[in-house]
Amino acid sequence: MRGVDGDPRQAALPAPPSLRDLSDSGLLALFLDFDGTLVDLAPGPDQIVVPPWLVAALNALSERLAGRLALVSGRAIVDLEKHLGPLALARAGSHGADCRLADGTVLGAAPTGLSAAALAELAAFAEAEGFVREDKPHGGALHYRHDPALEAKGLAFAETFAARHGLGVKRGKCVIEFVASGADKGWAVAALMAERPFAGATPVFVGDDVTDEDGFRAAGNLGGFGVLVGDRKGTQARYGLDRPADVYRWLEIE
Ligand SMILES: O=P(O)(O)OC[C@H]1O[C@H](O[C@H]2O[C@H](CO)[C@@H](O)[C@H](O)[C@H]2O)[C@H](O)[C@@H](O)[C@@H]1O
Repeated sequence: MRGVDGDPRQAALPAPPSLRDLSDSGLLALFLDFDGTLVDLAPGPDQIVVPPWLVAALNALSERLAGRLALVSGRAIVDLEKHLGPLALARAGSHGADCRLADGTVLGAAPTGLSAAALAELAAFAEAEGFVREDKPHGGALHYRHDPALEAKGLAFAETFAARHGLGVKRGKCVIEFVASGADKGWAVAALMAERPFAGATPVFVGDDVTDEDGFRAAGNLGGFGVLVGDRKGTQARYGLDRPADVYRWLEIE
């Protein structure tokens, strides 16, 4: 937990107010990142361990908030559902490019995938340079958790590759991702907040990664705030929690 004596991070962001206090002071809307926030990071995308009680707990929490809970992930929704089962929650996948209300209503334009030429070039680069490639329905990712020294080579490739194919680049933890230009988690927060049951509530975005900064900013612009999981310099989050286990405790779902 934060502030434990001897913890080098004790000067980090303070823990957020309790959910009870936040709910007592007005309507609360929760936007939750997935990897690194609701599940611990793992060596590869399919090696995460999802606690068996997590989905039921999130459904119960969403009910407690009258539906004002959304998952907002870099993963595609179909990938989230591979790990969580069919979702009856509001959700945004593919870094905000695919945004849906709990009943499945799509907000914004339907997300697009990478062109065949872009996919082929990405695959060839990954294979030649030793990246682990993640094919995604609305993008593609180069993972280098197994060899962090690959980062510089990946970034140099990303710059020209994204420009040639008109794509956006998302940085993450040991990953460089390519998505349609313009997609971000902040857009998804704003889109959901314009709809019932979110409209009029105070948004709180909880996330651990650099792409979650867009969510923190959007929550702040709409009168709420961000909660950073873990550490990062220069974050726009107002509060912090150390790890997913602390997120569970704060959400009172453990
Ligand atoms: O926005 P998120 O829900 O946090 O998703 C971001 C990316 O998460 C996944 O990659 C990250 O988690 C992996 C599993 O722990 C880890 O091996 C990898 O190093 C991390 O970058 C996922 O694979 C990506 O598609 C998501 O965009």
